[in-house]
Amino acid sequence: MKTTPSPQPQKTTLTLTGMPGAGKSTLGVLAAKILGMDFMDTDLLIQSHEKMRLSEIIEQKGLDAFREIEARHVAALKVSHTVIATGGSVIYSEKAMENLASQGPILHLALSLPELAKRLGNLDERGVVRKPGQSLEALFHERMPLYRKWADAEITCDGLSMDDLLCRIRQIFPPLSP
Ligand SMILES: Nc1ncnc2c1ncn2[C@@H]1O[C@H](COP(=O)(O)OP(=O)(O)OP(=O)(O)O)[C@@H](O)[C@H]1O
Ligand SMILES: O=C(O)C1=C[C@@H](O)[C@@H](O)[C@H](O)C1
Ligand SMILES: [Mg+2]
Repeated sequence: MKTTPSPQPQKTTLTLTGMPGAGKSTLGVLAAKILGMDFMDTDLLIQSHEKMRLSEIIEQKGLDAFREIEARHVAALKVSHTVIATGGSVIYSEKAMENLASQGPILHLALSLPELAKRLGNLDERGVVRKPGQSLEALFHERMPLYRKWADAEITCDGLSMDDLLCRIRQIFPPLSP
């Protein structure tokens, strides 16, 4: 029997989740800068590993294949001292989310449905993972409980500037600050 507890892996990442257009990539890189952390965008990681643009993966292989590829890459991701901007659809993969949660807190960037509709414009032009014909409203209601299930904290981003959001992040996650 062990006499000393095995060291727990340190939780040093901050993962941003949320609907497409919520601001994960834009805010993530700025948050990394003010927190003195590295930055990773899992959409870019997938593109780099697959040597294809996300839009090409979706067009050529389909949305289900994209979901599997995303789940595989994010489930295997191991980083430290990094702000991770995820793709909105990663929330469908339990394994990917477990992996992210094991490395640090998860912050859900929430946005109201009307604000999302304004930001996103035409969904067909944006490679969003959704069932054929599924409306933004239906997708929002499908995903919201999943984002909330995995989130350690949530910020509603409506009406908040990047500076406002960075202030909120510093308040919520002070131990991550350098
Ligand atoms: N707080 C904000 N106020 C106003 N516009 C914002 C804000 N945050 C992001 N945006 C704008 O919304 C758009 C989408 O942002 P971004 O690409 O960062 O979203 P995302 O969550 O990474 O989306 P995706 O899941 O598609 O990668 C960009 O044009 C960005 O400039
Ligand atoms: O929320 C989504 O369905 C997506 C968001 C993007 O970041 C990409 O990951 C992809 O276009 C799917
Ligand atoms: Mg993004």
